[in-house]
Amino acid sequence: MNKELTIAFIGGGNMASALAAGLIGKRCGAHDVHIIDPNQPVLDRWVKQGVSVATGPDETLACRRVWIFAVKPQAMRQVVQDCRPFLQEDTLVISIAAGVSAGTIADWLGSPAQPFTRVIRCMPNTPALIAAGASGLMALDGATEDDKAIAQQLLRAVGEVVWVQDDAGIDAVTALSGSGPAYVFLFLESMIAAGVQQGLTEEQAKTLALATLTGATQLAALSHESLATLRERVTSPGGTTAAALDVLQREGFPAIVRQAMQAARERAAQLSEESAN
Ligand SMILES: NC(=O)C1=CN([C@@H]2O[C@H](COP(=O)(O)OP(=O)(O)OC[C@H]3O[C@@H](n4cnc5c(N)ncnc54)[C@H](OP(=O)(O)O)[C@@H]3O)[C@@H](O)[C@H]2O)C=CC1
Ligand SMILES: O=C(O)[C@@H]1CCC=N1
Repeated sequence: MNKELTIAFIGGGNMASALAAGLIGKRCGAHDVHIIDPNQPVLDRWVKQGVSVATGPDETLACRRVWIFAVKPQAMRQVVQDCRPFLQEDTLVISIAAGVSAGTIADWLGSPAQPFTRVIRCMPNTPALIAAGASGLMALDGATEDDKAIAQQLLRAVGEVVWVQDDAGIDAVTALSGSGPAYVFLFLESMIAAGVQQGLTEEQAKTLALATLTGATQLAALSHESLATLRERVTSPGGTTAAALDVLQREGFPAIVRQAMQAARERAAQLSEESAN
């Protein structure tokens, strides 16, 4: 356990829970974690885990090495400015808010003339709850190698980590893996509904759909062959899979996925503008 890894989550909702579940007992103790959230019922749930809580920023923040902002993008400006009086020179600021650029946060923490650049922007996803997450990370210039190692360690505790160059990279990560679990859940819901329509029970269809997704992704991860080759292995010439893939291609499945991810990315850009105003 890393004694220096004291963490404050500002915003104690879904994502803070997902990240803390991977950290507490593995990368830090419960007493190293502090949660700030205005909702008493939310705090009551955290207290049961042995962490310290508060309804707003106070001196406790000043003693935390890492701040993780996990509030909705529209709330970020106010929340960052409320926390700013407790900022220390060696505070590492991590934000998981969709769309809000690292540079904007640096300006809010300092000023446009003198930004506080010890900032790492991160985009995790909800499977972090079961340590099967995927996160993109980017760092501003002020983040030290030690800061980057801490961020990597924190996010690695809950899944895979990929570093990207800039905010555009994080917005692309948001469109792929940040929002991605929802695409997968919709795909699964659609497969299960179609299976039920063809006569399977809901339970049978769900068992088969989940095992198919898990099996296919594990095969893809473990195999040395390309995804295209693995797909072709399922697809007997003139067979059932070919008939299904013909429909998916004809109805524009790849284009729909591309458009959906483009929409997510554009929304991230809008959130960036909304949060700056
Ligand atoms: N959900 C996801 O899959 C992912 C979300 N994100 C990002 O993570 C961030 C949080 O999302 P998520 O956890 O889902 O949201 P939640 O709404 O579950 O959690 C946010 C929490 O912050 C609280 N809050 C509001 N104002 C303050 C404040 N001033 N100080 C402290 N806490 C406050 C909210 O209270 P209240 O409800 O009263 O507003 C809520 O309890 C967002 O910016 C989102 O873009 C990133 C990756 C994936
Ligand atoms: O939907 C959202 O805006 C957030 C960011 C990525 C996943 N959930």
